[in-house]
Amino acid sequence: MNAVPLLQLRGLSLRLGPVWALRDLNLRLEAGERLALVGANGSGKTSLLRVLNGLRPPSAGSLSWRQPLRQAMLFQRPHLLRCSVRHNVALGLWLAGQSWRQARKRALLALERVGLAELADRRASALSGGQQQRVALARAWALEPQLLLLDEPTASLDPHAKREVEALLGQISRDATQPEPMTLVFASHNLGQVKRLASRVIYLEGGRILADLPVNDFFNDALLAGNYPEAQAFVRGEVA
Ligand SMILES: Nc1ncnc2c1ncn2[C@@H]1O[C@H](COP(=O)(O)OP(=O)(O)OP(=O)(O)O)[C@@H](O)[C@H]1O
Repeated sequence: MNAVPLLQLRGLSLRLGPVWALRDLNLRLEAGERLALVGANGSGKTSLLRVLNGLRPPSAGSLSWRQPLRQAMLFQRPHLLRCSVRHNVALGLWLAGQSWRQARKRALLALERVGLAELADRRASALSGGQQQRVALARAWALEPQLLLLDEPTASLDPHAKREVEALLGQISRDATQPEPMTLVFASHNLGQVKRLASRVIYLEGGRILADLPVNDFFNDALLAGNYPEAQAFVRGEVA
């Protein structure tokens, strides 16, 4: 285990209005992990992703990242600008400090990697939902993030597009051209997807971590029954 984790939460809590969305979370994440966040609606998955991204400061406790850390976030619905596909990807690179010429070149390479190079000059708004999510992935991937945060990235897609985006995520997480392994943290209600993509699973309930296990242990019914009854009830309910 590295001396310096990619990120670490110590006793972190988050209050949103009258609600404690996250309560006393302790978590250490190492480079290369593929962490799935699971739990019922309102259990705190999105809140945790927003805290990890630095979008919301914690109300109590602390959060530290390895510095410097390049990170990117993908949402359930892609937030694309009203311009061409290539422009959308290039703009992210330009904002990150690349020249416009270099950004346009790199954008095309990123679009090639997600199989959308031939649509580079189309308006992003004219693409299907699955294609738009692939553009958002290309935009994130092009930045070579060390940490990629994803909030239910395939939830709004049809089964075919779901499979395509999921396959790309698998490819991204094993991308040997990256200088170091990318770390993924993703929220998902799709337990099949969690099994296929995650190396580790955190089960949240009422803003608390009730289980934090390697993926194979999380899907071991006997182990959950003895030690994590809430997680077992959740998994059984979701797969029933
Ligand atoms: N802006 C807000 N103001 C007040 N409470 C909020 C706000 N956003 C979320 N909450 C509350 O915080 C808790 C955690 O919500 P969060 O969206 O993180 O859950 P989630 O697990 O991502 O849910 P879902 O699966 O529905 O996306 C819930 O009780 C929710 O109602």
